[in-house]
Amino acid sequence: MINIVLFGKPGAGKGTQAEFLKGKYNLTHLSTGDIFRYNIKNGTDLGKLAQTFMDQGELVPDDVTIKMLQAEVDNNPNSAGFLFDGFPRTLSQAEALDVFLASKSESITATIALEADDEILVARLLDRGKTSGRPDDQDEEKIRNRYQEYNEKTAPLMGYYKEQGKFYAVNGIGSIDEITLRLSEVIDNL
Ligand SMILES: Nc1ncnc2c1ncn2[C@@H]1O[C@H](COP(=O)(O)OP(=O)(O)O)[C@@H](O)[C@H]1O
Repeated sequence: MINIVLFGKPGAGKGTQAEFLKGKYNLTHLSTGDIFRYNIKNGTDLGKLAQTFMDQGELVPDDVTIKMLQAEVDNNPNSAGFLFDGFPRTLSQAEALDVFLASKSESITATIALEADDEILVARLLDRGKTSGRPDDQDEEKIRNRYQEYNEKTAPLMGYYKEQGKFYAVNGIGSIDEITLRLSEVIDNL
């Protein structure tokens, strides 16, 4: 089983690349952002709770996110591996994921970061906001808040995975195909 964490700032292209990688490596793609948006669209209790945080560009509380993610993994017992996209985003989420996977005699194989400059990413998100309908992509202040959340809470995860010898970074600027190729090179050499 291979379990990959796709890591990167908002707008870095995690979702786009996950679409290609999941087919290529037969992985189950779990995007916490997509799962939250699905719940919001369907008016579930989880969706109502998550929306209050997401709309402001804040992270949804760890206990809620961790429980949801674990349920998604449990719902895919025959998976050949997982591609985690947007999770973990805090140190407690990363620790909880390790403990949870260990309870299934599994572990994270690698964390791959898509790297790109902040100003390019903000422009990408504002552009996406014109068509995505995502409230968190339409307001520069909310976007900046997501970067602040990333810098404070998510960036420290790089050290966590580096210490475990599981951190890889690829240049996230280029065509979609070029970036898929860069990610594939890392995965093929794991
Ligand atoms: N692991 C997580 N922990 C807490 N909140 C999350 C997590 N994943 C997604 N969210 C919430 O969903 C929002 C959108 O996430 P996502 O679709 O991954 O977008 P992006 O990476 O472009 O910011 C986040 O800003 C946050 O509010």
